[in-house]
Amino acid sequence: MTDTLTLPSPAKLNLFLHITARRADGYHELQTLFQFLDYGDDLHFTSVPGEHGARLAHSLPGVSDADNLILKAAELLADKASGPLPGVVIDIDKRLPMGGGLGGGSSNAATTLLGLNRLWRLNLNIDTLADIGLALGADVPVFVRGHAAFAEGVGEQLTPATPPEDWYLVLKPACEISTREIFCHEGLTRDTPKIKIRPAFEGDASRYRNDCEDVVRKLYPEVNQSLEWLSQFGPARLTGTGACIFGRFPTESAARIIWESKPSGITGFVAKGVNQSPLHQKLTELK
Ligand SMILES: C[C@@](CO)(OP(=O)(O)O)[C@H](O)COP(=O)(O)OP(=O)(O)OC[C@H]1O[C@@H](n2ccc(N)nc2=O)[C@H](O)[C@@H]1O
Ligand SMILES: Nc1ncnc2c1ncn2[C@@H]1O[C@H](COP(=O)(O)OP(=O)(O)O)[C@@H](O)[C@H]1O
Repeated sequence: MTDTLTLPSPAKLNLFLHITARRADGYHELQTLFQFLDYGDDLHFTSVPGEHGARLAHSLPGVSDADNLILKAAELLADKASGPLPGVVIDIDKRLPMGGGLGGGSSNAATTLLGLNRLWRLNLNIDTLADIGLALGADVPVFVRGHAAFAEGVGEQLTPATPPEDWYLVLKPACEISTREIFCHEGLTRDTPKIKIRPAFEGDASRYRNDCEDVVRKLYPEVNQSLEWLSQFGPARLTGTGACIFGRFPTESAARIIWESKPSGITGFVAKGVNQSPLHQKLTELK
């Protein structure tokens, strides 16, 4: 009999995103508030007797296996082990749009680190896994740690936060946005004054902004139109560098009513904001 472990790989939202400085190496200092959604991809880890190490069940469209963050995470983890590792094939149910600002690739990497750490019985602690994750991307550590967080630096300095667990309508305008293009743009706001963080951020994040939004709206009319449409019903924001946008609602039914009336040609979903990652909820249940 083959063993399969299925683990969630949730989306994140940047409830706000301030750019406070540009570093000498070109990277930007951020202040952002991450919250997870109870919606995302699923990763299936199936043991393969007679094989060693991890492989993918299938490739993702437009991503070479060598660039796939799932395999990159598996390779970095394998470097920490001594001796041959049991064979595992990793299959993915991809629901999150790629390059949408929902952190799907980073979340896949984190789910792989936690999933293989368990299957390979490596017993690496969360700090070590978060360090490995940071080498793969600035958004990976928050998914490894699994608690909503206020982030500083390039996103790796995390302070746990407890924003309200509201419902969100997330829309994906029909365009692809490169993170690099937005951070390189000369019109980007890069000098937002730092705000004081509190250990438990319970304030209303919609008082704050996403500094990437003005540039993205100018470059991508699809995002501009979607934000104008969603703003009729309450505060609407870009997540990360886009292209996804979100509106906040007190109940699922309030979000679904607006979802039903969305303009044609836009995809998206309704999901609940959660302060504990669904990945960590599942791992706790399995213990
Ligand atoms: C903006 C955020 C906010 O959560 O999310 P996404 O929109 O990607 O989800 C992240 O900080 C994205 O981090 P990450 O996804 O690791 O970015 P990368 O692919 O490494 O960065 C692509 C390029 O963006 C620029 N970049 C990225 C992050 C940063 N803090 N400053 C930068 O200047 C750099 O030019 C880099 O080469
Ligand atoms: N497993 C993966 N899932 C999604 N994207 C991946 C994956 N591995 C590598 N990538 C690359 O990472 C890029 C960013 O993807 P993603 O994390 O989903 O978006 P974002 O950083 O905008 O939130 C994709 O465009 C893709 O080229």
